[in-house]
Amino acid sequence: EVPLADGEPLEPYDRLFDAAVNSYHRNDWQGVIINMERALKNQQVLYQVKTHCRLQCNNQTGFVSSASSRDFLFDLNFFNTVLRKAECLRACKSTRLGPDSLHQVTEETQLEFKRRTPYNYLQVAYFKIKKLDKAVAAAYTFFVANPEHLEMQQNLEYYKLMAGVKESDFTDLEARPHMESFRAGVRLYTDEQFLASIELFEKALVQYLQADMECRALCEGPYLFDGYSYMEYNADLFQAITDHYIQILSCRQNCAVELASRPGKEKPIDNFLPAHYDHLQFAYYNTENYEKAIECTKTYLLFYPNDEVMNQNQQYYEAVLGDQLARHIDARERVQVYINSSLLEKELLYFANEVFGITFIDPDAWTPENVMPVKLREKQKTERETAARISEEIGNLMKEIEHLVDEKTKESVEIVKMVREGGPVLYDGVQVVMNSKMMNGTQRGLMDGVITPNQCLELRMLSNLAASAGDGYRGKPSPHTPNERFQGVTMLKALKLAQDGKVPLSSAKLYYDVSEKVRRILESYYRLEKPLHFSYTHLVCRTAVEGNQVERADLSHSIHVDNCILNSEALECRKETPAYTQRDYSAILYFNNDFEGGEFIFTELDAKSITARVKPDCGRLVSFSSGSENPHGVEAVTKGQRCGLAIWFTLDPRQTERVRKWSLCRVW
Ligand SMILES: O=C(O)CCC(=O)C(=O)O
Ligand SMILES: [Fe+3]
Repeated sequence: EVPLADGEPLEPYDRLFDAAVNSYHRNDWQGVIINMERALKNQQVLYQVKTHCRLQCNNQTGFVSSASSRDFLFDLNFFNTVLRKAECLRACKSTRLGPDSLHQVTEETQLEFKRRTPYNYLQVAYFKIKKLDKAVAAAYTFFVANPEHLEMQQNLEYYKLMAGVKESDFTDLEARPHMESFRAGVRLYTDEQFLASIELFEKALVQYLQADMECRALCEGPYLFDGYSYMEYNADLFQAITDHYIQILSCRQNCAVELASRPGKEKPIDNFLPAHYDHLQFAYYNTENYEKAIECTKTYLLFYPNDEVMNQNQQYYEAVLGDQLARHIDARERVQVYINSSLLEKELLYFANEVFGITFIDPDAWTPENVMPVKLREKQKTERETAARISEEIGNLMKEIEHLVDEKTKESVEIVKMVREGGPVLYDGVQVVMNSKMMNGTQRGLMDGVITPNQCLELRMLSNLAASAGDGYRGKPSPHTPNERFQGVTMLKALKLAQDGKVPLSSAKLYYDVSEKVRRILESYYRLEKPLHFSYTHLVCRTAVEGNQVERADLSHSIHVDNCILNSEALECRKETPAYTQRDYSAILYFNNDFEGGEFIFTELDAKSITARVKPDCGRLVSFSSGSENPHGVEAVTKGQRCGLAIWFTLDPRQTERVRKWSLCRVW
């Protein structure tokens, strides 16, 4: 029978004992008897309750040490292994390290190493003894983790100019192999050197998994008493094991963050491990290795089973390879094992969170929803909503402030811009035809040879195919003039149409790649210090309707400014909604010249005085800053079809075109 299953709380027997002794000194014999007998009883009840409860927990959890079931001696077996591991660990410590206390390093020292401070000293020392190559490597290694360190930046600039210093001296001596391989892989991948990138990504994966194992092994350190004082800590065996083990699990989970982090960068790379397979599937596809491509999509889908794009990619690759062959291809087993064990850890951590209130923040985005307990899920949802609201409010505030600052700095920026334009165009075959001065303005550029005639044809075809799939033959009526029809294809639409098989995947990819090329050219030509981000990308054809074009007085696209609302009467331009105020640079790349009219014109703020003209032609790129310094428009297209690619860029990464964020490497 269970003693004291419910009912009043048990009175501690030490108090009863004291009361009995007090009674004794007062010669209160009744009091002695009552209290002392209750003390004896309660002491026994306490013993019974404790043992009963513990035995019950043993039975309930199969953690039994009685010889009655199949789980015979489970705990002894378990602790047998634990003890052996402890012995082994002790042995591996003592061989080289000596006593444990010898290596207890303070947090400050650890931090100095994390900040790579030793290299700061080395840099100076090597410089003094004129070992330049080593000085440069030390300086560089330090700078990678301390990018805001101006002095080191200057040192590096200075080293660059010095005779005898080689490019290869600028190496990061603390670079982590998996990260180096991954980054080198991405670099090649971006340059479309897929075969070479595959080798690096595969190498990165091996290195990643090795680093992950090492990181996890290092988690098994001493228990960290943070939050409460160890003087008051009096957990029993199982609570103590739990507390310590949960700490270790949480450290192991953090390895995903640890491995995705880069020195000197605040945020780890998003989705780091899955991204390897994402890049790989596309690289394999590009090298026509469909088996491997499928293997990698399947592996990626282990993380995100419902990812639409990846599922479509897989179906596509399977169709190309043929079902017979595709059927036998599995996801990578090592990754399945990784995911399974990580999920088990997460479940334990969430359990500990619910029951013991030990905080756990899941570092992975791929965890399936049902792993998190419902209550916690709801709590986090409301917290996220609150956070989103707050950040929106802050965002609005920041925008207002930025706007004020913008206005103030505009003029000085303008002057800087003037001086800066004219950087290299990066690609063979691209020539600068006119600069700002030749086009009587600021921040204007005209280039030829940006794409080839074949690419012009393919993109024009894409535009027409997409239009007939959506807006009907030759597009919708133009929003700018009744005399033309207008068809526009956004990046997103092109990708969707490609996925639905309505336009060739290769054309959509060309669209994507060409836009990226333009982005890089602009970034370099205008010598921008901050990267350009896509704000909006639009393939546009304007087609003259048949007949009545002779006496046209209207424009194909009236004079406007891309990031503010032009009031040509008042000679002012208001940078406020509904203008696309985030736009900083505009570019239009033309595909053809077999039409009449349709010249691009720059004007003054009055929208009348033309300052420069551009006649569209295949591969010709006109670009300019999107502000009031560059009012522009398009003259009437009186015959035929005029096609091009219009791209607007922003310097504000938060305003990046949505499709770019997810299509970067897993669309095709
Ligand atoms: O098509 C062109 O040449 C210019 C178009 C333009 O300025 C715009 O869409 O904002
Ligand atoms: Fe425009």
